[in-house]
Amino acid sequence: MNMPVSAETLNEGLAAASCHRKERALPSPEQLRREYPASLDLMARIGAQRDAIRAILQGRDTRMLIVMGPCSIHDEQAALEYGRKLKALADEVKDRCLIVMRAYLEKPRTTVGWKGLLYDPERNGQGDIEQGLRRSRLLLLELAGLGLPLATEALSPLVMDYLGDLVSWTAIGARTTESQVHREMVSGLPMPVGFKNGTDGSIGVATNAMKSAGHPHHHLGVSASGAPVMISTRGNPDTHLVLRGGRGITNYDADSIARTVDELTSAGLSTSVMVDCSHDNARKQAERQIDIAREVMAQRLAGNDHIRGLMLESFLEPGRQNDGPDLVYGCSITDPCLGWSQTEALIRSL
Ligand SMILES: O=C[C@H](O)[C@H](O)COP(=O)(O)O
Ligand SMILES: C=C(OP(=O)(O)O)C(=O)O
Repeated sequence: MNMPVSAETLNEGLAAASCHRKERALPSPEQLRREYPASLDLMARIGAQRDAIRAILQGRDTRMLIVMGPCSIHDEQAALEYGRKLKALADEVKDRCLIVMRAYLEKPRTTVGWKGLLYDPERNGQGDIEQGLRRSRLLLLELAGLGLPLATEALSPLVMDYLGDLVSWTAIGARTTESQVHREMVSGLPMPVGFKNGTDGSIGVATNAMKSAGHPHHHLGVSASGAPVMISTRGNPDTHLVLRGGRGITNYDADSIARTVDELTSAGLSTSVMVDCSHDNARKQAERQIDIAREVMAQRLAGNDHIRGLMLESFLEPGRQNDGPDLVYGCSITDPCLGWSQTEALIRSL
């Protein structure tokens, strides 16, 4: 028989727990969405953008899907300037490519480091997540208002409840593709999702993720009003693999892509593949993305129509910089990016 816990024991337990954590209330997803609402027109446009991405991934539209933009956003003004330039470029090439802007607000770290605008908007280590959520939603609304479809990496499953309605394509990163919690979340997301291969270059974790996310799940979460709930999902039929290389391995060459397509075929999964030209494929040297993108496009022109997408890391200025007081405007503070003039020339040449 369970003995009732005394008030003293309960208080001692709570006191011990609070040595290791403090709590601060946040607005609920519903409150934030009401404060910064998406108009009906915008919701309809985002629905159409998700459908356009699905059409490419399913081979009904032969254009190339290109997910591109900064590694991370730390400065809204620079992100908006980039977004305006990208929109003009996207319109120019829209007969051949569907361009989706990377609007990445959460960064997964190998160990520790700045985790993105949403977690630490002032980059002072204070982690003002309430401010981060507000600034993130406002920025996504402004970027989406330019007419660009937006992409993000879903890192905390709770964040999609605040921002997911503004996103047309989502990535699950190499560090979280193996996580059951992320697979459960994807099974209930309303947009196409790319799973990256693992950080060691293996694609098995991503094919397992696609299988899992395609299934219905029951999992824990919070409701729009912020209450704990059990969530039941239907399974996401629109997932695909993103090849990003791995420790010492690249996987954008024709043989790697052919092996990947064979594995996807035998697993009965979508054989649509996106190549991430950055990360371990580029060995963190941004300029390599140019040759990789060209090489992948050449494979596609030679008849490999499983290749449906490219990912590029690009910003206003080339390279990267360490965070500090005298930042160069429009330059990444996480991974190195192509600069705008390189980006423009590459996209036109593709
Ligand atoms: O895309 C960005 C980084 O590769 C990723 O967030 C990991 O970064 P880190 O290894 O510098 O922590
Ligand atoms: C973190 C990223 O990628 P990956 O998960 O492939 O390292 C990213 O695309 O920003």
